[in-house]
Amino acid sequence: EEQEEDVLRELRLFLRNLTERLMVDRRFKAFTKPVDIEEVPDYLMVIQKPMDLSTLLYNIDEHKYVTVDEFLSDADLIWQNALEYNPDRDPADRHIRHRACALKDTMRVIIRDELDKDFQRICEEIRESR
Ligand SMILES: COC(=O)[C@H](Cc1ccco1)c1ccncc1
Repeated sequence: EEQEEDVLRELRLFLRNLTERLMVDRRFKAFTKPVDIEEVPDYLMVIQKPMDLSTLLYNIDEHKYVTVDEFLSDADLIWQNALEYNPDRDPADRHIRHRACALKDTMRVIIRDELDKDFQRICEEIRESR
C-alpha cells in the first residue's frame, strides 16, 4: 500500500546518496563505469556478472532493490570482480585490489552508521510479503 511505497522511496533515496558519494570518490574512479570490453577483450571470459556504480544507479531508478541486502548483492560484485580479474602481485593489480577493499569497507561503514536497523527490517518485511 502507500506506506510501503513511502518506505521504498526512502530506501531509493538512501541508496542513490550512498552510490553518488562513492562515484565522486577519486579512489573509486575505475568502478564508476562498466569495464571497457574493447580495452579488455577477455574480461567477460573471466567475469560472469560485471557490475559498476553507474549500473547500480540505473538499477535503483528501475526499482530493482527492495532491501539493502539485494543492493549489496550487486554492489559486492564490483569489488569481488576486481579482486578476481586483477589477482597478480604486480603493482597495478595490487593498486586496484586495495581500492576494491576500500570500496567494500566504505560501503559497509556508511550503511552501518547511517541506515536505521528498524528501517532495514521494515524493508525486509515488505520483501517477504511480496
Ligand atoms: C574495475 O576495473 C578493472 O578491473 C580494470 C581491468 C583492466 C585491466 C586493464 C584495463 O582494465 C582495471 C582498471 C584500472 N586498473 C586496473 C584494472
